[in-house]
Amino acid sequence: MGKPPNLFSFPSADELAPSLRTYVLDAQDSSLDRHGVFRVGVSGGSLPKTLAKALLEVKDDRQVRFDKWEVFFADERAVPLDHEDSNYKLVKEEILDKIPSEMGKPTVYPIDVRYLDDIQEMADQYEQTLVSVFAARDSVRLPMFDLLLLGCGPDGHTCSLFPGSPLLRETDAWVLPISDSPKPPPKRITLSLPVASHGIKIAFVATGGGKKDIMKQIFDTEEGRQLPCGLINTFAQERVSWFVDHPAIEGISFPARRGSL
Ligand SMILES: O=C1O[C@H](COP(=O)(O)O)[C@@H](O)[C@H](O)[C@H]1O
Repeated sequence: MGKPPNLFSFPSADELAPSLRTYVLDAQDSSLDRHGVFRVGVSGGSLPKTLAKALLEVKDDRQVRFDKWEVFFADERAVPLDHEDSNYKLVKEEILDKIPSEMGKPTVYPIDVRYLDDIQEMADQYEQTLVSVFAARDSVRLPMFDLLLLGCGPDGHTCSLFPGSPLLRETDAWVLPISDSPKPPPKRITLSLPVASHGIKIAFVATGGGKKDIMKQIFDTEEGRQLPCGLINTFAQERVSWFVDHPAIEGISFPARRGSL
């Protein structure tokens, strides 16, 4: 039996940002030492705003080596890249467009919008992108991101893996299409559960009182451990770190470390 996930709690999202920065930059530096590049999978939703604070607003003497970052999408909606629902647009506006030129620009891998009407093909193409970057599909069972930055929806979904979805049973594909997402828009692609659980480091960021009920379920109940976020906790154990604010964990029994890594 491995160690449980880490749960770090802070009074507010602003106070969480410096520790999230330390965690991301520790992951960055060890990846650069290991293979000279930092491969990150990012989510949409509320995460990019908090991540922007951590990377672009917090001041310390550490360097964000954006020129060495390769950015992939943990999930994406099948919409044009300038559409209001696009996770790419969100990440671009919150982070990419705000990176000062002297920090260098990451290499970003958005979806191929030629396949908006064929999400199976879109998922296959995105998987091919991962194959070309991470290694041939037959020489590596699963791509291993240096860091996965994930959100947790109020129903316990993460990426576009929703509670009770048959996609949760996937054992082979790296990227999956979804045509009936319970949260709009319905058509999306997502990393599969095996890939989303396979990061060297996996961070969830969950803030605000709206997450309180689901956090209690995920950490304090057996039923919650079967939700997508709970499954990643179970599979990846101590490789998972949650960064939460106090309103998000009000009433939770699972021990949270307050205010520090
Ligand atoms: O639909 C999505 O939702 C999740 C959770 O979003 P949040 O706003 O509750 O943090 C997000 O992680 C995912 O990327 C997105 O497509």
